[in-house]
Amino acid sequence: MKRARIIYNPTSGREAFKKELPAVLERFEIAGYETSTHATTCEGDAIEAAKTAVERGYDLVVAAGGDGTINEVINGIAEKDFRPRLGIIPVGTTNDFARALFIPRNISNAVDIILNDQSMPLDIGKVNDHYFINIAGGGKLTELTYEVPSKLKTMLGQLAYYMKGIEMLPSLKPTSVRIEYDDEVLEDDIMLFLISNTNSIGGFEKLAPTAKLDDGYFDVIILKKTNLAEFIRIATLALRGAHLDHKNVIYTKAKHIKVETSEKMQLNIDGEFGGLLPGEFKNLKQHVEIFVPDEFVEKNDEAE
Ligand SMILES: Nc1ncnc2c1ncn2[C@@H]1O[C@H](COP(=O)(O)OP(=O)(O)OP(=O)(O)O)[C@@H](O)[C@H]1O
Repeated sequence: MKRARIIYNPTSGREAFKKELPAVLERFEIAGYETSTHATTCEGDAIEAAKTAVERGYDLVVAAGGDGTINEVINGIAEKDFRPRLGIIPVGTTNDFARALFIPRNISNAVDIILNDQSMPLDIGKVNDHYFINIAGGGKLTELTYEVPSKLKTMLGQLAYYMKGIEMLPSLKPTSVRIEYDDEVLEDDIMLFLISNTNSIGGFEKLAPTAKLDDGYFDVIILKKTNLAEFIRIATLALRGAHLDHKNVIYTKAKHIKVETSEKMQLNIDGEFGGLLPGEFKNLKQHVEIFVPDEFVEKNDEAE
């Protein structure tokens, strides 16, 4: 019999998953899975729970929560030689990764996708000792992701970032960096850099429009030194994906990137503080097998 481990964050979103858990378990049982659950208790717990699930030989691990929970579960399984297939039930406040995979927020529909049994090996990123699913980056403005409270994000979406961004504008300063990306080197003053695995970032769906989840490449966006007026202009262009041709924006694809800075610069990993730079970023091509709906497969084929 196939065995599934469901790792869920009971505090995620509006605690909706707990109520539906019996119905979810029943559906897995009917589909022929022997199922067990783990409710996460604190930060980092989903990493340990996922590691244990791999050691116990589960065929399938399901992560139910927001991006934070999915990030932790992937950090738990990514190091292992045998990696179980991963199902995602997006019940968090931010579900950028699930959105990029076209996994619906409705719990029952997300379960349908897992039980439909269509999975694809997808890329994940590694920076220093951490794995990431959506994006890593540096520069003062990337701190927005943890400065904006989740409640505000839920209510206002993109607007919440703008409001907080305006507040932070006076403190935006360029940093001198050395960025090696594949065979190129950039030594310059920059405002921020983003290394993206998916194209769905904090509600900015067109930030990295050509990001593809199984090509082994990151989309790299570097914003060179700008004045405040230019900065606001580029942020406005980014709303409709028109920022990429701007003279101060470098947009490229790379598999392997090294970033060194002369001053202190924070590293942001999937919207959380990830220590200080330097950082070495590697794209782990098709490293985790994830259940996806037809819509994702179709859109991904079109993007070839
Ligand atoms: N029982 C718990 N109590 C408090 N925090 C927890 C618990 N379980 C997990 N966490 C932490 O909560 C973080 C956020 O969880 P998750 O992404 O699932 O939900 P979310 O609702 O999208 O949260 P947010 O958008 O506020 O980050 C996780 O990265 C994890 O570290």
